[in-house]
Amino acid sequence: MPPLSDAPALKTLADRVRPVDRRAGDATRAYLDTLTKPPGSLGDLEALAVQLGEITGQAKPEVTPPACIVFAADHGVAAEGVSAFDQEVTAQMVANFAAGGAAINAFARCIDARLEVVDVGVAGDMADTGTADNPVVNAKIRRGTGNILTEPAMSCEEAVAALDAGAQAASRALDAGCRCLIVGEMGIANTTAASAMLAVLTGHPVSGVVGTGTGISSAGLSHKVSVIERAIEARWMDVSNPLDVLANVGGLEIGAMAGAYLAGAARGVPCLVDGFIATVAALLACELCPEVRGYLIFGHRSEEPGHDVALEALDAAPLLALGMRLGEGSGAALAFPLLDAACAMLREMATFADAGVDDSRS
Ligand SMILES: O=C(O)c1ccc[n+]([C@@H]2O[C@H](COP(=O)([O-])O)[C@@H](O)[C@H]2O)c1
Ligand SMILES: Cc1cc2nc[nH]c2cc1C
Repeated sequence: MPPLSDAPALKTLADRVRPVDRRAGDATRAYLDTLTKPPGSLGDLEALAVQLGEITGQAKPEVTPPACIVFAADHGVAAEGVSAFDQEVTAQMVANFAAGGAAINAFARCIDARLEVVDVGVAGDMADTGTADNPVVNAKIRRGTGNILTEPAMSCEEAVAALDAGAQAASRALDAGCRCLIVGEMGIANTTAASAMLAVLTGHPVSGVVGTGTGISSAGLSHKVSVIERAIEARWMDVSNPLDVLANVGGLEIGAMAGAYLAGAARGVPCLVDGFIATVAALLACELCPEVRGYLIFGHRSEEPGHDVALEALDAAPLLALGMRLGEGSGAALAFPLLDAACAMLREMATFADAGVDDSRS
């Protein structure tokens, strides 16, 4: 079954994703060599400028203002003791986001980002927790996923609804004038779901993709590997159908993140990918629609070992490596100033001709 054949709205969205504009990228590359610096001397920032040219089709791209969107959901598999924290912490952290006290609130303020938290599946009731500065949107699809050890995470309809909720959140941010999406998540036990998805989608052994998440012990890690192996064994899924993989072993916030990347790509804006869970969601989006890949910029390298496997599957090299493993979009938010700097380089630097500086190459 083609992945999106039974999800017409998503298929329409995926059909709107155009390949990035390689010609605009070539023009940016040529223009960079006219600026007052030795060719290539701004290193990875130049590659970033080229990618922003490809994504936007603009000679002078702009990425401000950015949007931070944090998707929150719970995971039934938390009942198996796979996380260092209890499921209730998801709802408590959503309340913390609403109060402005989480890392992503601080970092979003640093970069003047629009912040929105979207409850796509928190087990507890989050209604009326948001504020004007830190809104919490109620897009709850169900109260947490099923425990993947004993039942599918969600139905195929719920998986499609999760992607759709993510696409709608991205559209709200873009309609409000945001020009870059920073997508994050919060969900106790979601490294278990993301690891299961990654193992199934890439064929990697579970033991090679699982890490300690929020900080479980080494005994806890062995238990987590065993839970994921048994969950994959117990589920009947079409491993060539990414939506079926999401429905069987994934998470509501993971589907929503993939939907946000799809919508961002369809609207031609750069999407900054955060850590491990975010990169597995990016892999899901690219499996549904390979053209999305050109719109993704990878913010940081997470400490979670599976992140390297997911990055490799996407042929991606992150901008930063700060030893972080928080989630929430925090690493992506910290990488945003580099995108802004790449735009400033194109917008503000003088050319050799303008500045009267000899270009020794000619
Ligand atoms: O982004 C990452 O790379 C990352 C790595 C490890 C943990 N996390 C965060 O920690 C939570 C999941 O960890 P766990 O141990 O409960 O599966 C979830 O809320 C994630 O945002 C995030
Ligand atoms: C406190 C806490 C904050 C988080 N932010 C993202 N994931 C998280 C997990 C925990 C446990």
